[in-house]
Parts: sequence; C-alpha cells; structure tokens
Amino acid sequence: MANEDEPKNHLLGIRNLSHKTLLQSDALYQYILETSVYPREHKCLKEIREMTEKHPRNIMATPPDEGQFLSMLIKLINAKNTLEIGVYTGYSLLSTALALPPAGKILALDVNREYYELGLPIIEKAGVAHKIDFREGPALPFLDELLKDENKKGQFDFVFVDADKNNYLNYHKRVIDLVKVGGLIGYDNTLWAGSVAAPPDAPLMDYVKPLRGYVMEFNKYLAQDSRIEICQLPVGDGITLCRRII
Ligand SMILES: C[S@@+](CC[C@H](N)C(=O)[O-])C[C@H]1O[C@@H](n2cnc3c(N)ncnc32)[C@H](O)[C@@H]1O
Repeated sequence: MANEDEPKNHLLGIRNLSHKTLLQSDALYQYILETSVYPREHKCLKEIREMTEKHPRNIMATPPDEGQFLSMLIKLINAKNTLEIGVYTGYSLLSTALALPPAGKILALDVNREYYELGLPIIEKAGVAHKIDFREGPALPFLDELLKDENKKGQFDFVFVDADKNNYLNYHKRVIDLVKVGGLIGYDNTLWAGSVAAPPDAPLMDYVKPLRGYVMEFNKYLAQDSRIEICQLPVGDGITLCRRII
C-alpha cells in the first residue's frame, strides 16, 4: 500500500509518517481514522489529540487507532479497576476513562505531573476526572509499595504499560501479581517501530536504537512466561496483550 510519492525516511525504508504506525502509507492511516476513529470518537478525545500534537514530545502519545482499540477492549472485558503506567498528556488515559463504567477507577502513574496537567482540563471537560487517581513519581517503587499489601494483589482488571521500555521486564514482574487471574495486561510499543524484526545493522532512528535490545528481550521473556497467554497485535507501534492464567 506504500505510495511512491511519499518521502522515505531512514527508519527501515518506511515513509515519513507523522504518526506511529506500521502501516506504510499516510493516506491509508488517514482513511482508517476517517472511516472508524474520528466520526465516532468522543469530542474530548479529539481535543486532547490536537492539544498533544502541539507538544514537542508528541511522538510519545498513543495513536488514535490504538486508543479506540483500548476503549473497545476495556468494554469487552467489562473492566472496572485499571492501572496505567505512563500517562504523558493522557490520550490513553482519557480513552480508558471514557470506556470505564461510571464507578470505574484508574490508578495512573507517571514521573511527570506537568504532562498530565496539560491534558487534565480536557479530561475534566469530558466529565471523567473523578475516575482517575494520578500519582507522580517513578512507577517501580510505587508498585513495590502496593505489593506489600496482600489485599492490593489481583485487584486490577486491566493494566496498560506505556512508560520506560528498559523497565518493561521490571514492570511485568510486579504487575503480574497486581492484575487478577483472568485479567489483562497490555504492553505498548512491543514492535518498537518495527525494529524488533530488523537486521542487526539496519539504519534506525535515534530514539529507536538504544531500546531495541530491551524490547526484544522483553518479548522473548513474555513468550516463555507460563503464567500468561499472549497475543501480540500490529496496532499502533505494537501492543502485546497478556491474559493472566494462574
Ligand atoms: C509513551 S509516554 C505515555 C503515553 C501515553 N500513554 C499516551 O497515551 O499519551 C511515556 C510516559 O512514561 C513516563 N515515564 C517514563 N519513565 C517513567 C517511570 N520510571 N515511572 C513512571 N512514568 C515514567 C514519561 O514521563 C511519559 O509521560
């Protein structure tokens, strides 16, 4: 589906996409947004997206097609209590909050409150801020604190991990005990711009190169972890769903 008129960049020969996706055509991605995401998307999701696009680190935001996928997933599994690690300006957070029932709860962790506060007025406007318990700080020590309390184990129906990729394995070792048996964990960016399947000497973007090894090791670990059933999907930058089975 690649359009030869679109400029190539140095990421595995993929065209110069202004969004994170494995699709090789901006036109095809736009088609998906126009025929599925935008017309049905809540107005506030569009607002938070437009606000985020002006931020210098906007490459970090969850893409709209993935936000829509998360929303559908949360409704399908009837999630009520969720955990998010890596909030940024809150696109995935707002997608989750809108999908949860009125009494639903999200524990949201990020080292940077400023990013969260950029999106907060839009989350408030959407009428779902009451579902969010935002905690600022590094996620690992916070998770360790939670795990000290036996009552906090197995409490989450859904966990979305979208923070520092070099710590994904450390997150997994903790959230596996925090999600309930039968619950889901979603790890974002597990295809890491497609680099996980690239030859070792492939030219890669600067932000991709240093973390590729961590993402590959993490994917191998998940593949052999008998506590979970996994499904890796080429949505956005790749999301691996892990269903806790024991
Ligand atoms: C890819 S962005 C999250 C994107 C977000 N899910 C969205 O939909 O826009 C990663 C976030 O993880 C946060 N982060 C990085 N390291 C962290 C850590 N050790 N603990 C908690 N948050 C961290 C960053 O501050 C950043 O906001």
